[in-house]
Amino acid sequence: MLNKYARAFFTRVLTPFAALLLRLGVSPDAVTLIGTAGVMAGALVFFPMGEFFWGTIVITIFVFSDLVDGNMARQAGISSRWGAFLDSTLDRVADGAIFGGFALWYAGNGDDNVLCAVAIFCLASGQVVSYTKARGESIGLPVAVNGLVERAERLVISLVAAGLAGLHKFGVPGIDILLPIALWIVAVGSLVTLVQRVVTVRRESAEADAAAAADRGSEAAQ
Ligand SMILES: CCCCCCCC/C=C\CCCCCCCC(=O)OC[C@H](COP(=O)(O)O[C@@H]1[C@H](O)[C@H](OP(=O)(O)O)[C@@H](O)[C@H](O)[C@H]1O)OC(=O)CCCCCCC/C=C\CCCCCCCC
Ligand SMILES: Nc1ccn([C@@H]2O[C@H](COP(=O)(O)O)[C@@H](O)[C@H]2O)c(=O)n1
Ligand SMILES: [Mg+2]
Ligand SMILES: [Mg+2]
Repeated sequence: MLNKYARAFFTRVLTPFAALLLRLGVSPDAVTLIGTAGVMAGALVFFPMGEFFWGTIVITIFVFSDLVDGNMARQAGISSRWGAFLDSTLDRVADGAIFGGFALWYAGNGDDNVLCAVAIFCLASGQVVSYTKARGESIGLPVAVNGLVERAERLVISLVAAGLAGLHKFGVPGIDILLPIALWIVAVGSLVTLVQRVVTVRRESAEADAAAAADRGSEAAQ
């Protein structure tokens, strides 16, 4: 949903910045790599220490590189298969660091085995949600469904909650409950999305196999 409705807005806002980077000689691949490194640093340095506010600020600065790199590639007319592969692969790395950072906090000083497990579930289910689309498309199916909770939703829900929960350390009472709530929402939403995508791939593959069988039948009859 965010991918559909917010992308156009962020494309307009980020286009001048993407053009500036191109004029400075920065490549889209460099932005992809530096953005991922920044997200990983923010998540794996700050989150395991329970510094959710500063972690979220660092991640937010770098996560928008994922919208800038493609924008740069399109402006410069250099969109490539390699770029698409690098972008999607490093998305998985960044997501692993974010939910891994939450899991490390709850496994350590956050001291909550259930929330540690929920964070690990968010990590794993998010990766599988993305994999269903990539694998479905690789076997020639359209996978014409995005589902309830795509990557943008996973990031916005968990990062807004983490940033606000981090204000607990500045004396805002009770606000730290937002992070567990967000993790549960992302976990349930990812499960629903996974089911939506698997059902779609099941239907599309049955239709494609039936169409292929009909083609073979009509060829044999000729
Ligand atoms: C009082 C202080 C409180 C502090 C609060 C701090 C709040 C900061 C909070 C959050 C900011 C979160 C921003 C998250 C932005 C996410 C942007 C992004 O990277 O989205 C990526 C997404 C997908 O891009 P791709 O096409 O490259 O990726 C594809 C995708 O990964 C597919 O995965 P799947 O969906 O299938 O699981 C893969 O299949 C595919 O391979 C892959 O290519 O891009 C978008 O979706 C575009 C839309 C982005 C919408 C961003 C909305 C941001 C909304 C709010 C920001 C609020 C900022 C507030 C700052 C306040 C600071 C104080
Ligand atoms: N280093 C890169 C990164 C991306 N691309 C191209 O952009 C597409 C992704 O666009 P986003 O707005 O989601 O970043 C990707 O499929 C590639 O075509 C690139 O070429 N090089
Ligand atoms: Mg990108
Ligand atoms: Mg991306």
